[in-house]
Amino acid sequence: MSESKPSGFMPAAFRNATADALCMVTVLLLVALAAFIFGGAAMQRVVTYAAIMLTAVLGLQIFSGNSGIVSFGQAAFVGLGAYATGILTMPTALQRTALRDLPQFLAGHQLSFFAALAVVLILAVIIGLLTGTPLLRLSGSSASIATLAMLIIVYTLLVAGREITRGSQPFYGVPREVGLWTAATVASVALVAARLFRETSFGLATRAAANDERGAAAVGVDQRTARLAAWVAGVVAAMAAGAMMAQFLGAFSPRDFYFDLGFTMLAMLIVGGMTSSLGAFAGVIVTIVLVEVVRRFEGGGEVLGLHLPVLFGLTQGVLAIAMILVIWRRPTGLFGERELNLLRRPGRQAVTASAAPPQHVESDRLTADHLSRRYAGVVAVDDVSLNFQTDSITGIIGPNGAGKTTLLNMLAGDVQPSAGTVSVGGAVRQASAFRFARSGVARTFQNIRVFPHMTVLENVVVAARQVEPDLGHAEAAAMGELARMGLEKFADQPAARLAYGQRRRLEVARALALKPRFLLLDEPAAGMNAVETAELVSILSTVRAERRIGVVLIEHDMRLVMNLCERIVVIDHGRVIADGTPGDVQKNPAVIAAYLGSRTARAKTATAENQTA
Ligand SMILES: Nc1ncnc2c1ncn2[C@@H]1O[C@H](COP(=O)(O)OP(=O)(O)OP(=O)(O)O)[C@@H](O)[C@H]1O
Repeated sequence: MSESKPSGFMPAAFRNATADALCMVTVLLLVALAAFIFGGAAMQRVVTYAAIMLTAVLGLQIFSGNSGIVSFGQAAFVGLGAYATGILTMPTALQRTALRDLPQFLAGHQLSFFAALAVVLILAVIIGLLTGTPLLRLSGSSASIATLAMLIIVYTLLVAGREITRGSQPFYGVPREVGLWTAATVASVALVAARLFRETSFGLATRAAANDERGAAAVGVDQRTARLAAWVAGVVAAMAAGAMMAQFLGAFSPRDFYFDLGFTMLAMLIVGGMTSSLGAFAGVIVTIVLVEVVRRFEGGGEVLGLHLPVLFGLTQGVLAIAMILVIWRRPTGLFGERELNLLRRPGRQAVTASAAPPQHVESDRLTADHLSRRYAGVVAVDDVSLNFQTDSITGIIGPNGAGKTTLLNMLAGDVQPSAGTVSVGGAVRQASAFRFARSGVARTFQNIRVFPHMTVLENVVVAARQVEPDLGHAEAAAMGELARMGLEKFADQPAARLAYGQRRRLEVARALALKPRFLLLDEPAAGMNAVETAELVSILSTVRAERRIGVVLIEHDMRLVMNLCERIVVIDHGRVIADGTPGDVQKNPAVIAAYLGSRTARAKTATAENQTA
């Protein structure tokens, strides 16, 4: 079989993303043009402000939308960008009076806006790396709370650093060079960046980890690095927005970059839809229009003959209500998880799977050496030593709770052994699921761990990119794996829509896309009907023959095990009680006793339960 070459000068995913981004940029520029031609100064200021906020919100989307970690701290980076730009662009004469105590190394420079922006962007990368490295050791809500702490820390520093920031006094005298077209241009760049980021290997990896951390690690995703890239990109966008905000406002204080701004940004993103750049784009437009309408009533006045009192904070209140309504009616935001996907074609042409030799030639042996694993008094695996070769299929069987999954988890680097070691290709490896995957050990899970909110194709591309850095080739290889599993017609559907048996096959396709030397399958036929199981057996036999990989599978379906495996390892109470051909194992008295024993125990329990009932 031959691998089809990707067509076009750009991978399909990037072509689609670029078309989406250009469409949104066109809308933004048309709005700016309309404000420029037909709008007065006030309207142009509203659109300029909207473009600045869009840049900041897209930064938030790049991190939070892809990683699933809500960041409350993004406003802090807008503030840092604003203050840095303020200092760098303030006229030197004014600096001498407004910032009398400015440290020598910062004093006396007056840069143009774009020169200052370049400095701010470099600074943003450094700040992003310094803050993201410790922060992303945490995940989920702990990471979110840490971003909140970051907001408070930056606010406190801005207030405390009086020599540089004038403390809580207004920071004034910043030239107002940022207008409609500068803001629209920077926001356009941010739109393209946010839309394309989703499709980069970092974007795919971050989304995969947000969908399922263990599943992502099993396909070689180093989630910390991927999340760090998303974080840094988010900080860069936030600080760029801050740079524009400084020159848009001309004067500001730390309070302008605190909870209110953080809340407004989050509300904009949540209203539109967190997980897509389209959501961020639409969220900013919808909320800015809403806020502009509501603002007219904040100062009180007459509406349809009714006298309205002055209502301070009305805009924030309405924004909060809008956010609650959206979360209630459409938890994924007005635009849900959808991008525009202008060039995504349903029913893509299937391509044949690659028969290319596996990448990890060195890892021709997978060895468990005196492996044990204890869980608070339970010995799940007890001193197991096994050797698996490539070009073989081994079945691991045993009664429920015998320790099979725990053993497989250790062989996949997913569980740290209490004692003993696992080596791949003769080299002992520390438990690390993503490193094991990258060294040629792929796996599936007993409880399926596909990425439900990514498309079927993306599920497999995440894995394919670990061995094929070129996205176009990775897409072609992924389509090949899907075609092998009969899933190519679902390529552009979210994996959540697949039926149970199809999801199991998707997990196998995803594992195979890693071009592994070893494929570890935990009950691959569970929940499949007889026809599906027969198909799976045939696929696994073919794959093993074509790629000469070592398959190790746990299975309760004895017919499948006896048909497919040439070696069977039997585990009971965490120990290997038999290891041989299917014929030998079936006759082994210890195996018969273990299985009969567990059946007798089950029968006794059932009888006891019936009697009690
Ligand atoms: N994370 C865990 N924490 C505590 N105990 C665990 C954990 N994982 C497994 N165990 C225990 O270790 C023993 C072996 O479990 P394991 O899941 O490996 O067995 P198994 O042979 O795969 O079972 P089954 O065929 O039912 O899937 C069981 O007693 C189980 O309760």
